[in-house]
Amino acid sequence: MIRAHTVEQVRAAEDDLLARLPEGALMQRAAAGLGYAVLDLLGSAYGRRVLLLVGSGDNGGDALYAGVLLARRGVQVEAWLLSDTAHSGGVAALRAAGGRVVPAPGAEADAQRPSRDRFDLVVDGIVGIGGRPGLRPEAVAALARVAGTPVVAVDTPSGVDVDTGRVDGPHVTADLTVTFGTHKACHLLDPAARACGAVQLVDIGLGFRGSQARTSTTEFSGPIEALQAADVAALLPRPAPDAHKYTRGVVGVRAGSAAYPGAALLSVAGAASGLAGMVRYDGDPAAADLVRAAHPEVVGPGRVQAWVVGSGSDAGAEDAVRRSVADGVPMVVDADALAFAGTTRGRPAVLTPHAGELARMLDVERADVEARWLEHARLAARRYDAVVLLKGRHSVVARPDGRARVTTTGTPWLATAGAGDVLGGLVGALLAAGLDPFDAASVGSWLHGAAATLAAQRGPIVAGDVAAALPAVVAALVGP
Ligand SMILES: NC(=O)C1=CN([C@@H]2O[C@H](COP(=O)(O)OP(=O)(O)OC[C@H]3O[C@@H](n4cnc5c(N)ncnc54)[C@H](O)[C@@H]3O)[C@@H](O)[C@H]2O)[C@@H](O)CC1
Ligand SMILES: [K+]
Repeated sequence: MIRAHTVEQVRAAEDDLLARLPEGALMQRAAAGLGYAVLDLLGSAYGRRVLLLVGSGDNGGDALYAGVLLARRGVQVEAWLLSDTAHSGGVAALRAAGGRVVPAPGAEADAQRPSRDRFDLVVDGIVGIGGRPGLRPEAVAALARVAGTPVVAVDTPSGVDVDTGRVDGPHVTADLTVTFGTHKACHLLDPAARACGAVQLVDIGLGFRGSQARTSTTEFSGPIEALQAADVAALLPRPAPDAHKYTRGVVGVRAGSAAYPGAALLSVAGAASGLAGMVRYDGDPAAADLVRAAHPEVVGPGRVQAWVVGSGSDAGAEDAVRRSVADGVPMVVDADALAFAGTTRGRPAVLTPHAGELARMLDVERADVEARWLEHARLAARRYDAVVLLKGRHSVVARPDGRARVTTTGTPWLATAGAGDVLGGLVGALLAAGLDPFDAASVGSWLHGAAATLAAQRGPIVAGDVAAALPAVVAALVGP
């Protein structure tokens, strides 16, 4: 499991470690990890040109000492100091290793900078966990001079909001972010996660114990996690040796209509992933005929352990929600049914909106949701007293108490019609198999992303391909 820690928690863990280590040891560990990551990316050292953008704090110090490692291997390293102060030990060490140090912007610095700057790679050591969001004009100007050059961010892309993943002003957009000790929220949560590029974690020996492992409980806080393959494998329901179809769980689908039979087919395809013992379809008779033709194992209405309601059910959504709520079993509420999500309060439920649907549920603008992904998922979870799976590039699953998981599997090819129907069906199957709504939503979202990535290896995908790839993903996790 990846767990993001807050800046406050990182500082506390760092204090513990600093008291036991010689001065500068932690920075040397961070700089070594960073330096080797840069070398990996460059592919070769001798004659390559690397620019360090150096701010006033220890983030700049990491960049400077990584520059020392690079310079000793033959890389031509140049450091542009963006502030009047910079890590003095790092500056001296870089000079001693043969690096070129250009002072803070001003007449002297401008005279020293060539009119055309060509570098193989830029290291962003402007600010890390000590930075306020946004960039100062000198940083914006420096980045503009090297636009188009690959960027490695030190710890965090400068300018993003580290603890929330918000992005409000100018910021660095990196190809790779090398972070230290632990992930932070900005590495997982969009829109900041998009600015990170790939994220590489360097172990510097930070430990998170006891109170440090908990987040302070301000109004919108709580742990942020990202499931990994081993976590999903551990959570996946498996048939007991003496299982029969009812003990494995029955999932019912109330989706699709005569006008939208595709939604019925795709919801059922997700539900029929094999993770529950049986699938029932309880929808429009015209759609039911098509469902039976495509999925002969699907049966008609009856008792279920979980309902999937909403997608493409047209005018029937309100009635479908009402009848499912009356059953008292856990339910997935998607698409048209989200308009009636308020009536599920107090029942175990997973609401699965995309950003536009969540904006309507909260009466805010879609752009607000997309700028503050986590905050809005948490707000909806609390307001609707349900687990909310906010679908996007990095989907967020939030509980009413603020605990949240981020899905990092997936591919841009997953942005395809009907993919959400498959997800709803899949989450319903996991609910029926006995997972609680938080686990069902986060495991379902992870599997859905992984299945899309697998299917996309053979080219562009449609929603049915995602459902078809689910068994192979499950087999890779838990064996045949
Ligand atoms: N905390 C840890 O466990 C470790 C931290 N290390 C590094 O130290 C960094 C944190 O260092 P600091 O606490 O010195 O903080 P930073 O280097 O992140 O930035 C703080 C400095 O930047 C200035 N500043 C703040 N916002 C700014 C903005 N938007 N634009 C320009 N300047 C701004 C502040 O005045 C301050 O001087 C980490 O991100 C990491 O790179 C590593 O060396 C090793 C371990
Ligand atoms: K940085």
